[in-house]
Amino acid sequence: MRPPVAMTIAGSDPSGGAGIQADLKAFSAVGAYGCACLTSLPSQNTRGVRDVHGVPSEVVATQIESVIDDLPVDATKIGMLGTADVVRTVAALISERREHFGTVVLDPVMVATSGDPLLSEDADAALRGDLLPLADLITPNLPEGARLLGRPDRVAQSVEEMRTQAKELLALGPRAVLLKGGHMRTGEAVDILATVPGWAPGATSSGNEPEADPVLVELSSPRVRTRNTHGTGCTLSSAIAGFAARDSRQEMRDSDSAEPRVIDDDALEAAARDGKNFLTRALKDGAEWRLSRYPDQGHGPVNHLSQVLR
Ligand SMILES: Nc1ncnc2c1ncn2[C@@H]1O[C@H](COP(=O)(O)OP(=O)(O)O)[C@@H](O)[C@H]1O
Ligand SMILES: Cc1ncc(COP(=O)(O)OP(=O)(O)O)c(N)n1
Repeated sequence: MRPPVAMTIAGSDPSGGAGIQADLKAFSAVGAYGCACLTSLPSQNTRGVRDVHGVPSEVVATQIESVIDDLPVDATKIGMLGTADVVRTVAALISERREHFGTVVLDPVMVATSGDPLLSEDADAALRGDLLPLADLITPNLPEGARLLGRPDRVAQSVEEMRTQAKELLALGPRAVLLKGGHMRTGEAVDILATVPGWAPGATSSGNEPEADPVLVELSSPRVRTRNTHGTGCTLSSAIAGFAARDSRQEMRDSDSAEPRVIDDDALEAAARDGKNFLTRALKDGAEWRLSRYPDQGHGPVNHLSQVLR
């Protein structure tokens, strides 16, 4: 008997709204056992980032190895990596030991809501070339999507442009893309999920066109009117990883399999929908919070723990 296991590889937010703190809360809320490997120590709060102190890539690697040598990981969420060195280290470990990471959800964290940089610019090539093709799902926001496509000034301005960019991002090699539209000013918060039917890990290599036509699905929710949006991307990607871990664990029980397996396309779409619903509810349930001493200056967190599933 064991619970679903989800691992995060991400940076810290000592104020508790984003980073590994948000990830562990979201994992717990959706019913997965959470473990965390730290990549970076930003000193930040709801108003911004004061300083960033990176964790050496060898230490990131030994943390990950300590977890995967011991625990069966059903799903992995990757968030802030900070430097090119850490990006390459994580990519190399996943390549060597792919079966120990389960379903991989990559949130390509680059810039905080406050505008502070969380990834050095020289890391873009490693992120795009080494890590993206290893992910089951990538979850860029609109500026991150444009930067990954090498056109940082061409941020999508409409749902139609998001659909085009989601397909272009899929051609960079991940199995699926969830392009998040939180930064758009539409009444609904629309995200685009792009998948390739029948895609299997290793079926395409980075930069190649997928062999089948992508399927695009709109995941839409009413926009919650609140300043408390700090950590929405972290919370969404970790909730998706948590739901993926639950599905993988259920699949193991049903098939009597001894090791976690990457979830199939239908389950991945279901995890993305469940993650989006979870986040929308966490936003609604924290919308009135005035947690900071200066609630009108920064962006407060969502209420990660308002829904605890058993
Ligand atoms: N005010 C809001 N109401 C409802 N959903 C939102 C709101 N703001 C963002 N979202 C959703 O939160 C998730 C994260 O979105 P986004 O803000 O684009 O990413 P990030 O936090 O990485 O910048 C997406 O699913 C997006 O649609
Ligand atoms: C350590 C750390 N990781 C990621 C972020 C960015 O969080 P995200 O959920 O993408 O969104 P915002 O907080 O920028 O809305 C962070 N601040 N710190």
